Amino acid sequence: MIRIENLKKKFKKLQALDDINAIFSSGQVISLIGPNGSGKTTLIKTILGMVKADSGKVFVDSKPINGDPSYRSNIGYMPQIGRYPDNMKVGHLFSMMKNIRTVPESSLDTDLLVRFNLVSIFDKPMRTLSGGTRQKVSAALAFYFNPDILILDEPTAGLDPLSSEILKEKILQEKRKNKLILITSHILSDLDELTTHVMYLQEGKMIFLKDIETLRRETGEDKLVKAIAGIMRSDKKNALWIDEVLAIKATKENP
Ligand SMILES: Nc1ncnc2c1ncn2[C@@H]1O[C@H](COP(=O)(O)OP(=O)(O)OP(=O)(O)O)[C@@H](O)[C@H]1O
Repeated sequence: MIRIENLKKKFKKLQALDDINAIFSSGQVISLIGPNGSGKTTLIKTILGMVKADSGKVFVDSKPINGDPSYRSNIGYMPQIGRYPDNMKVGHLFSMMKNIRTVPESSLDTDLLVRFNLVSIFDKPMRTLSGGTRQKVSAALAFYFNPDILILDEPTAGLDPLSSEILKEKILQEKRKNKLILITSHILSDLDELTTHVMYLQEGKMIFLKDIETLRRETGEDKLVKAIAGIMRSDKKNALWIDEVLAIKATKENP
């Protein structure tokens, strides 16, 4: 569904993506992980056509993305920070998106609109929403058009525990429908039950792309966070990051 070939992107002197090659297929949930600034969002934005690569190619459904932008209509994107017109009301945002896309009502997925009870805030302007509620709007929009590909950048960040569970259940449901899902998250425990493959980036380089069974077999660890820790500890920079992740996990489990 998505093929990436020799993708490179520099921001001035900084190599944000350094010769990335990967193939993602339907039914896979790819967890994009790596330290801050390792290139995860840049990779996502390049796939979405929001960042132009310096060289290399991205194909979505076998078509190069530098041609017809209509490929985007089959991708649901939840950005790390959703930006919306301040004065636009929540209800208007959804109706406007629906009108732009001109899709039949019956094809819309309103599951998250209902489960997050967003209909009750349809009259509120976007600028008045809390960070977490804004996240819920972004999530509901990403799933709204029932796309075959979902790209979710830190989807559970800022969500309360119940909402986070609702969203994870929704992602699992879509996984069962054989969709392709790309997720970035620093909360590795959130990714445990979702992930089929892990793509690990560091300083713009893809360190590995492995399926979860291989990771578990190679490390003898069941939990994603420990499996990643097992692989990355050998490298000092990675060890530092993984220690931070483990410390956050321990604090969450024993507050
Ligand atoms: N528009 C931009 N202009 C200049 N530098 C940029 C731009 N976008 C990203 N970068 C830089 O590229 C590198 C990769 O950034 P990116 O946002 O892809 O990292 P990330 O892995 O998603 O990080 P995080 O985990 O913090 O979200 C960083 O050093 C960042 O500062």
